[in-house]
Parts: sequence; C-alpha cells; structure tokens
Amino acid sequence: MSESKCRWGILGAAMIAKKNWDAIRNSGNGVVTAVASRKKASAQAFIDECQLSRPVRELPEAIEGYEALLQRDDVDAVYIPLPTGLRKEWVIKAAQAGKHVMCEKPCAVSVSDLKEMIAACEENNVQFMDGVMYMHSKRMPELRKVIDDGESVGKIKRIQSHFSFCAPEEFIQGNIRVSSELEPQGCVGDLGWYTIRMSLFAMNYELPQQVVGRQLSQHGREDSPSPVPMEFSGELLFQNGASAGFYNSFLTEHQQLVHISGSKGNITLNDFVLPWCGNEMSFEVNNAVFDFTGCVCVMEKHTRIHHIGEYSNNAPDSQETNLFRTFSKLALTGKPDPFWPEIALKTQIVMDACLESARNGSVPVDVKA
Ligand SMILES: NC(=O)C1=CN([C@@H]2O[C@H](COP(=O)(O)OP(=O)(O)OC[C@H]3O[C@@H](n4cnc5c(N)ncnc54)[C@H](OP(=O)(O)O)[C@@H]3O)[C@@H](O)[C@H]2O)C=CC1
Ligand SMILES: O=C1CO[C@H](CO)[C@@H](O)[C@@H]1O
Repeated sequence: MSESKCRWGILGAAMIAKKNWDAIRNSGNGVVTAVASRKKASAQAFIDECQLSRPVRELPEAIEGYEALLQRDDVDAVYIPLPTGLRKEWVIKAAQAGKHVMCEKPCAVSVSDLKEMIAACEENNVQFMDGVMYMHSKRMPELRKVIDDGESVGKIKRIQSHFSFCAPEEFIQGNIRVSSELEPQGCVGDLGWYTIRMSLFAMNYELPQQVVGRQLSQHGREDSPSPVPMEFSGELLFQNGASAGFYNSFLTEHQQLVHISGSKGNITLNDFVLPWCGNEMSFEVNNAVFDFTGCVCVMEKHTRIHHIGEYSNNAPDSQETNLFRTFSKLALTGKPDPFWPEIALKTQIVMDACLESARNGSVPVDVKA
C-alpha cells in the first residue's frame, strides 16, 4: 500500500461515482488510480468528464472489465456503486483480491447475501463500509450528544422519518431503481436504507423486536420481471415501548425529515440525508411548555437550533469527503473497524423484515439478529 494515500479503484462509471471522484480528491488521503467499466470507452468518458470539472494531478487508468481492475497492484480499495442486484459477486471478488470495500447502499439483496459479503471481507482482513454519507457528518456526534443528554428528548418514544422524491416518467421507465433485477427493493432499498439507519442510530443501534411493512404502491416494466416498491411505509417496535415509523416514495415530492420525540421534547431534522446547500448544518430541539393557569393558557415553544459548521457538498469538510477520508484512514492502518459492517447488517436485517412483512399482507415479523 502507498504510504500516505489510499489508492482507489472505481467499479462502474455510475452517476454517484462522479460525486465521489470529487470526495476522494478532496479527502487528502485518497487518490483514484483506476476506473473500470464494462466498456473501456465508458470508463474513459467518465474520467474525461470528471477531469474537466474536478481535475486531479495524476489521471487514473480506464480499465475494461471489473475483474481486470481487481487484479491491479495499484489499487488498495474499491468503491462499488454497481446496482444492488450485481454487487454481491463483486464485493466478494474484491475482498478475495485483498481490496478494501466501500459498498453502495442498499448493501445487498438479502441478509444472507450480506452476511457472505461481510464474511469475505473479514476472512481477507479488509474493511467493509456502506456509502451512507450522512453517517460521516459532524452533525451526527452533535445529534448523539443531544439525544443522550436526558433533557432535550428525555426517553425516546417515537421516531418518524420520511424520505421521498417524485420521480419523472423517464426515471420510472429507465432508471436502475425501478428494475427488479438491478434494484429489487425499489424505494425501500434506495430511500428506506436511510430512514431505517436513522431510526437505528437514534436507538443506539438496538434492533427492533418486531416490524410491520406495507407496500403502498408498486411498479413493473418490461425489463423488470417483478414489480418493485414505489411507495412504502414501515413500523419498528422496540422492546422498551419506543416505536419508529418510516415512509419512502418515488411518487411524493422531495422530503427528508426525521422527528425524534420523547418524554421531555423533540428533535427535528429536515435535510438528514442530503443537507441543504450552504456552509452550515443544523437541527432543531423543541422543549415546549404548556402552562394553564385559571383562564390563561400559554404554550411556549422553547426552540433551540444547533448549528454545525460544515459545507453541504463537494468540499473538504463535507460528509461524503469525510466518508472517504475515514475509510482511507482505516484502509491505510490495515485494521478494519467492525462497527461499519455491523450497522450495515442491522440495517439490512430490519429492511428485509419490513419487506417480508409487506409481502405477507403486513403481518408483524419478529426481527432476528
Ligand atoms: N450513497 C449515496 O449517496 C448514493 C448511493 N447510490 C447508490 O449507488 C448505486 C448506483 O446508483 P447510480 O449512480 O444512480 O447508478 P447508475 O445507473 O448511474 O450506475 C450504475 C453503474 O453500474 C454499472 N452496471 C453494471 N451492470 C449494469 C447493468 N446491467 N445495468 C445498469 N448498470 C450496470 C454501470 O457502469 P459501467 O457501464 O461503467 O460498467 C453503471 O454506470 C445504487 O445502488 C444507489 O442506491 C446512488 C446515489 C447516491
Ligand atoms: O442514495 C441516494 C441519495 O438520495 C437519492 C434521492 O434524493 C437517492 O435516489 C440516491 O440513491
């Protein structure tokens, strides 16, 4: 391994890999050395496009075929933004080739597949991490502190999260997210991964005891043998009586809301996945006071906004850059951190259980670790 920089290979000239080209460039401890596509010309076109807008000093090599990239000595870690339906094979092959693995979300088609993928990483002593950018924002430790302070929320009773966008017709007809072969979990995999992760984060990664999922809408198309979820809601029920509801949709205009409420107050974030543009992140805490004395009724809001200085995107301190910087640091030390595969697996376990419930008429499903 190069002494100071993690050398990245990108598997697939995916749309999201363009943003992450910039994240690696901004990270300071990573460099892209190779980009592989099914066709070499696509890899070259990807490199040319990225280089035009976010130039790097050393140009990566365009490679034909993912396998060829895995055989290279100048790649320490791979970023795998291939469609979920294809990812297992390449995560396992990458681990077996001794490459650290940054795996896009949703990680796998099933819990059993993800267990195999993580096992391959463990056996080969390489890091596994999913691509959830917000986990690497400075807002998260601040949120943790406030959730745990005992006063802002008190005992958590309810978490509600929504993540959706209204997809145009061309997306529904052509995007990988509406193909049962490529992204079989549809909006649940694409958006629910985030809402479920946020609920688990709020609950300190305790798994719910039981879940219920409801498919509200689905869509099939010619190249997609089965329909995929287009609109979905789920309920997670925790042992201590807390509950978490989530809603995901490709049919409802953009929203990304989390509301965490408890015995003393509540917290709201309305941009928890993709922060609003700017140099500051925030969240709101409300500890309302209701005072009813005689004929006088006073409802006081008592709002505090927590501000965190961090640029929203494409900057050295933005969350996606932190994701790659943290990963590169782990790869460079050669000591994988088991926290990351563990929370990916928990997210997958909850997601799969919600989908199982929905497939069976929304029966409650017990969650097994
Ligand atoms: N963490 C995050 O913030 C984000 C994560 N994602 C996740 O990343 C993944 C990729 O999303 P996105 O960038 O929009 O996807 P794209 O459709 O833009 O890219 C997918 C890539 O996969 C490769 N591929 C290999 N086989 C196929 C196939 N049969 N059909 C289509 N593509 C194939 C292609 O690369 P090539 O032709 O070069 O081989 C293609 O460019 C998704 O799972 C998504 O959930 C997406 C956006 C943000
Ligand atoms: O992960 C992602 C980030 O959010 C997008 C929605 O706004 C998703 O479609 C994408 O896959």
